[in-house]
Amino acid sequence: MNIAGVVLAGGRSSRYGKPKMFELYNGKSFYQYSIDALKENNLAPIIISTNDMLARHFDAVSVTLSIEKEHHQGPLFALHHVMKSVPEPDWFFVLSSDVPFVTSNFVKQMITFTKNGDYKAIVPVQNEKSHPLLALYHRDCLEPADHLLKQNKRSMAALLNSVLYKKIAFNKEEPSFLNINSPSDFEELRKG
Ligand SMILES: Nc1nc2c(ncn2[C@@H]2O[C@H](COP(=O)(O)OP(=O)(O)OP(=O)(O)O)[C@@H](O)[C@H]2O)c(=O)[nH]1
Repeated sequence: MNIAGVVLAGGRSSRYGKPKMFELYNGKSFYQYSIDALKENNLAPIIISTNDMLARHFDAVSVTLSIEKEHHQGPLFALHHVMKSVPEPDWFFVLSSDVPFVTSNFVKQMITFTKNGDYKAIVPVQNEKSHPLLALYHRDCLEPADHLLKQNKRSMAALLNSVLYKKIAFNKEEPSFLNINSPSDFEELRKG
């Protein structure tokens, strides 16, 4: 089974004030943490999903860029764009570049659930909160995603409402879900 890694890195970063995917933590950019967690599990290709304003700022060695010309259409649009432009993989492991501490072990655990042929998406849950931007999507999601976008429905939740998906519970110690949306989120992290 072929599983691609997709790093979502084409958002507006309006709460952050500048493109947050390029922020450095311990000398490494947020998006590079996502790439590394995917690469450590031998996922291929690794795709950075972004737009034509941001694309040239990525270190794109041994990754594929999926470049949106229409900006800021949201993660469902981005996933649809990736699935259409990269036809080979069966599954797409999506990681949001503003959740940089996803562990390689988290990715590994999630992948094991792709072996059950019935599910079209695999979504982690922590403290009853689902994380659809740290999740696996089967290629069969392309058609429902297409349908939703044509109706101008743009949320990942809408996609999950239209496919059979599995929720995977993680305990509250799992560090993978720390989301950096604002400078104060990052400041808190740096203070420890
Ligand atoms: N490729 C792509 N990625 C996106 C798009 N919108 C959001 N993302 C990514 O999806 C993840 C979650 O994005 P959000 O934090 O909800 O939105 P954002 O636009 O980045 O930030 P805000 O403007 O503060 O809401 C981030 O990694 C974004 O880079 C998009 O239109 N295209």
